[in-house]
Amino acid sequence: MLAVDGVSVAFGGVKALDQVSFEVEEGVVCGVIGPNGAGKTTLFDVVSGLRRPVEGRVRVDGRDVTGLPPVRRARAGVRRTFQRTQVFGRLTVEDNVLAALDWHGGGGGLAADLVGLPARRRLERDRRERVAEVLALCGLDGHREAYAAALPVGGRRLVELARALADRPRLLLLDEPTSGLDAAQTARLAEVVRSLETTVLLVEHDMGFVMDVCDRIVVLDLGRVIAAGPPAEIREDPVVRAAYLG
Ligand SMILES: Nc1ncnc2c1ncn2[C@@H]1O[C@H](COP(=O)(O)OP(=O)(O)OP(=O)(O)O)[C@@H](O)[C@H]1O
Repeated sequence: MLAVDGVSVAFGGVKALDQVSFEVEEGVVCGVIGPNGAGKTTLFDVVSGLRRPVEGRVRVDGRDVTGLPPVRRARAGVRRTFQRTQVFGRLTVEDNVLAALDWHGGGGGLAADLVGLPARRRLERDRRERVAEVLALCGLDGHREAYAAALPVGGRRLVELARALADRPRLLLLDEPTSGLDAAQTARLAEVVRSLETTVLLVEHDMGFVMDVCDRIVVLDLGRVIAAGPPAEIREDPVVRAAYLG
């Protein structure tokens, strides 16, 4: 579903990514881990389109998206969340998610609104239904009317996740999803991520969370993939242990 093929990125003399290759199959939750400076953020930026690699390709559903900017990549079904939550504090939780669906729009302006009223109503009903579905999935249905700013950080992170999920992304990128969360909020987030059917790539420092939610883990060190496999295998891998222990 996602294929990263021979991707390299250099900052001056530093090779942040050096011939990185791996694949993530449909529906799999894949974690990217590695010591500080391993290249995790850079890899994420390459997959989400914020950074062009000097060599290598990124494919989503077989389509080469390497040259596509983030907006066009979003249209190809790639969504990301950020380490610092990005929600509209002055909107309710429900409106935050509705706004995430808005850019589809109906098009055509007022005339189309008048001529196409039944279709518009149907569209509006579908959108509300999808929002309700996503809020339920993220455990937010009890907070629909709350202002996002009034939620604790864990709640805001779930709103961001709900926004990212709203129009059914093909690939969801989660950047440090547990940062700022307490143990209970982290457990709740883990439950939500495990219940997703979407393909997920996540970068995370919390090893417990990674081992808990990921089907597969890619380990980076100094810009290279040093191991890839299921959590149980990664946990026992002597090369991974050595990289972490320095
Ligand atoms: N904009 C930049 N300019 C110069 N060097 C950079 C830049 N961004 C990253 N680097 C370097 O590239 C390497 C990989 O950095 P990156 O941030 O991708 O690692 P990381 O695994 O995300 O680290 P951390 O766990 O600390 O967030 C590091 O050596 C870093 O210093």
